Amino acid sequence: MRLEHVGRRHGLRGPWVLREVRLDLPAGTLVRVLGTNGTGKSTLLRIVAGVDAPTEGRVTDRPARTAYVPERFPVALPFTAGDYLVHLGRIQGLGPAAARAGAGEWLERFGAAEHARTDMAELSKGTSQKVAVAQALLADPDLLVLDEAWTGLDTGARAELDAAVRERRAAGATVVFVDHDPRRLAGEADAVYEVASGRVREKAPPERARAGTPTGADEEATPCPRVRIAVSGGRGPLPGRLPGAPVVTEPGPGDTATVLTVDAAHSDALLAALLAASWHIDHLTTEGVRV
Ligand SMILES: Nc1ncnc2c1ncn2[C@@H]1O[C@H](COP(=O)(O)OP(=O)(O)OP(=O)(O)O)[C@@H](O)[C@H]1O
Repeated sequence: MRLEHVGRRHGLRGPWVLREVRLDLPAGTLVRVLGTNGTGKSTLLRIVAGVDAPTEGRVTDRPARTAYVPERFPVALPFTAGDYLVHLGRIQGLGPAAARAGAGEWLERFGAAEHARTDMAELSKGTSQKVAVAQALLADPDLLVLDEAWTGLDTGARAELDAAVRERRAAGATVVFVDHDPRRLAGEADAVYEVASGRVREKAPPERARAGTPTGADEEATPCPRVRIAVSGGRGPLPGRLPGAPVVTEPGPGDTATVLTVDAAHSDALLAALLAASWHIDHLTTEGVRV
């Protein structure tokens, strides 16, 4: 999808929050949005997700299956957590059985299964955030927009959301996120954008800087080590879009393993995507050292 000349202001004469935003958001990419408080990150994410419309410019080719976790989630809803998720799953096009299964699975993954029958209004802040995140993952979205979605989650649920993000990207979805913690998915973003003074500018992500893309006259580029991952036994073909765009070497005569070679900065994300797709990791080699 793409944002073309997008601008947003509130009210007829309000100050412009964003102006002349041009953004390419290709399928199968993880995109981080940075910026100091009040610069317009949430405004940008709402427009990307389609819950807010630009004042000027246009958004094209937004995937039909889009999910969004807002910075503030409405908690005082007249449902139990489980019923709310089933309801949201149905709205997102799932049948009743799939919606119930998805609700149960995601509550389980985030460690909140015991709250399926708790009223939303009675959930703790952290559990309510787990429901907010679960509703976005229920229907395998092709565009996932996360506005500080990790805030309030416990350590296990944060790791689970990291894994879910990698799975969605490996499945070909676009994931756009804001998070105040610079270590969140560090080194895994395919693109990093900064919102400042009403404009959105691309910053070179650290992994690209390590791989040698110039980011500034005084920055010294060091080559990124390559990791070779030998895999076998997947239940189907390799996923179409894999983190880090690895070089894939099919097994030769007498071999059973397919070998994927990728920059070390992408190896964790690639391993997670391969495991999520039920591939077996035979061995892993970094610059001649077998692990
Ligand atoms: N509904 C609204 N009406 C008027 N002004 C608004 C509205 N929503 C946002 N703004 C203003 O737009 C600007 C950008 O807000 P936004 O929430 O997008 O920033 P942000 O970068 O996400 O901030 P934070 O990091 O604090 O979450 C702010 O000046 C804010 O006051």
